[in-house]
Amino acid sequence: MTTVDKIANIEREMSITQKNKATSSHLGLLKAKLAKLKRELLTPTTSGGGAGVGFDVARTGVASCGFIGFPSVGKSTLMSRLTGQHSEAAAYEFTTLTTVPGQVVYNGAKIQMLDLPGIIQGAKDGKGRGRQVIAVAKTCHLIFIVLDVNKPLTDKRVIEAELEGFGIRVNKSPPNIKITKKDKGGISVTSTQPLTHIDNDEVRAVMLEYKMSNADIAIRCDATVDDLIDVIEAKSRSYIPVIYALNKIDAISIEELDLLYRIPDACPISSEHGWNVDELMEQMWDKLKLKRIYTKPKGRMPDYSAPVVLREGRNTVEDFCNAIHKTIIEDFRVAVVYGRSVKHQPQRVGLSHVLEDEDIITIVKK
Ligand SMILES: Nc1nc2c(ncn2[C@@H]2O[C@H](COP(=O)(O)OP(=O)(O)OP(=O)(O)O)[C@@H](O)[C@H]2O)c(=O)[nH]1
Ligand SMILES: [K+]
Ligand SMILES: [Mg+2]
Repeated sequence: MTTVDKIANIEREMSITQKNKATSSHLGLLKAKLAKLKRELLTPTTSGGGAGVGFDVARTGVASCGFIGFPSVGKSTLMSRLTGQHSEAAAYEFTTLTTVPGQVVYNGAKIQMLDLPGIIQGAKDGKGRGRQVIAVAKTCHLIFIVLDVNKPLTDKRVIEAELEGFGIRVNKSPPNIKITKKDKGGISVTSTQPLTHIDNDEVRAVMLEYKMSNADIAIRCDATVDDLIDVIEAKSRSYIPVIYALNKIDAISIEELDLLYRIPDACPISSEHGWNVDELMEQMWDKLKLKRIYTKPKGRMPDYSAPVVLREGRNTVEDFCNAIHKTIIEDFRVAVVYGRSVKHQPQRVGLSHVLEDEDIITIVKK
């Protein structure tokens, strides 16, 4: 039996198993088995070239954004509009056959844009070039899911399911569950709030499927079985912000447009006419949570023209120093910071201090 067959069998069994108290731990076990098989399917083999062979490109800039969507929704038209980098666009499907990189400079930050080939339903299971395409998207800091507003919005669900099946978690943060392995003592579960989706038996069933029979599990959210599996499978999960670019609004009525504005994380645009692409870029900026850090040479005005841009989670004073030059750390004595990250203006801080957007910094050397 192939992995795909095994997955189909488990999905069939799950679909005919009623969810109730008696079956819940069995369902938990099935979900864990399913997650393991899916990981197996998606792990690149040397021969299969799963992870973007021939599709990945050199990464430039502070962040990369990928365009994902069905064929001919206007990904390449959007890419060319935003970056000025021409990516072939045409009325036939699968015009784009490989990754086409471009660049946008926004608020002083260089952001790489990756135009990708169209995907089709079943891409995560290896249909078309979908797996390679989604593998590239999985390494991006933001994904634009491009949708054609003339097509049914069920397409949105289909694409989300494709990404989810590949371990991408859309507009989500990692579940607040901490698993600490032990040598003995069995499974102990503690939670800071009532758990309405799982019980201890389900947690045990999942843990045993992963051969973890001794562990402390601290749950600090109303977790589901899927959340628990995501934490166990953390290495193969990517939590990526997504913006739905609802393209071709030039082809619909004002009334239809009003409805589109109710969709969360969406931005109605027309790539062809350049309508509302400013809004799209603003939303991108908000979701990327980049930090512009201005350097102030001692006794002079800050240089506002060329910020050092850092990504969230990599925005300490040490990250700032390393972004300028590897050797700065060696001579570092203290940093003097003005801005949102400090209480006193200015404040002297060390290497581990976390900087915020638009902070101003002076590095004092030894
Ligand atoms: N009306 C309208 N048509 C558009 C818009 N954007 C793109 N198109 C048209 O849609 C068709 C497909 O555009 P592409 O940019 O090639 O689409 P794609 O998603 O890159 O397609 P593939 O690379 O084949 O997956 C072309 O005929 C474009 O002219 C838009 O905003 N409005
Ligand atoms: K096309
Ligand atoms: Mg294209």
